[in-house]
Amino acid sequence: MTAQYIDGKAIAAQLRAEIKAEVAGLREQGIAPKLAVILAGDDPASVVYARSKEKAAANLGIAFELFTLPGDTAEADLLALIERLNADAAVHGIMVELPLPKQIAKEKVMEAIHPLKDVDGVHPLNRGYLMSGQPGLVPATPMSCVELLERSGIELAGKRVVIIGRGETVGKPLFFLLLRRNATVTVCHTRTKDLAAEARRAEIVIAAAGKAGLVTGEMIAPGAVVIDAGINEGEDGNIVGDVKTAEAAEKASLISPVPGGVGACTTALLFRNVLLGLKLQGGMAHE
Ligand SMILES: Nc1nc(=O)c2c([nH]1)NC[C@@H]1CN(c3ccc(C(=O)N[C@@H](CCC(=O)O)C(=O)O)cc3)C=[N+]21
Repeated sequence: MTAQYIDGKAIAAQLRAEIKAEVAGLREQGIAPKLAVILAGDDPASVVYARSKEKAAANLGIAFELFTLPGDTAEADLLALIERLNADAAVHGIMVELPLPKQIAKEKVMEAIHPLKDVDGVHPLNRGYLMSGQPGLVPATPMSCVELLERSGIELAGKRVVIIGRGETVGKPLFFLLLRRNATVTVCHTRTKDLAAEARRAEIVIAAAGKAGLVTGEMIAPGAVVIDAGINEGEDGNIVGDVKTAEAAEKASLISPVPGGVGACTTALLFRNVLLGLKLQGGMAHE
């Protein structure tokens, strides 16, 4: 079998169109959705991600403000900035670029963000809501995996899904998203005894290990769906996923590539969270 490729760029364009329409409706009501991004230090990847969010915001008609802090910023100063943004009714989403400088405790920062403005879905309350299935803000990358599957017409209920990777940003939250959609979910990780055997049992394989080339063709059952959520630096500085795409595509029925798959939708879903947060904040104010 030769797999069809999921067109993440096309799905991202759909998502952006939906977001733009919603932004237009909000603007008619005099509401200007806004995302605040905090960048402490000069991690090069974070600088690039922050810039690309700024561009995406402009394209969607969402206001954007970048707060850059020096690498030696005291934890108390970062927390004070978050407090100020929490209290600012004109700011609907707050995200802090990771990694943080070493003098700043990541957990304290995540807990400081108002849960309804936590568009990265890192606050413990949002993590808890995700576990229990209550409405809350879900991290964009695992959400992107689910959107790609659902918008490709893949039914998740009753499906055997194997997630490869148990990280806090993708694998673990994805487990709960899939469970909520009634999939039978297995999470594999570095201590899994026979990864190939586990993966071959799956109707859907989602790679989120952060290890280039980990998922080979022999791990894929004939006709399975493969979603690659890996982001790794390739030999010539290009981005590659966790899946050996060409060989996996010989077995799979449908495959999501890197780039042009999960990553293509990630930024749009972050901004969808800004709109969701805005709605949840409004809901609170009117209660
Ligand atoms: N401090 C920090 N901030 C982030 O915003 C951040 C992060 N760390 N760590 C990783 C995740 C993931 N993420 C992506 C955003 C856009 C694409 C994207 O646009 N990808 C396109 C283009 C990729 C290319 O340039 O070829 C694609 O996959 O088709 C991917 C991934 C941001 N993140």
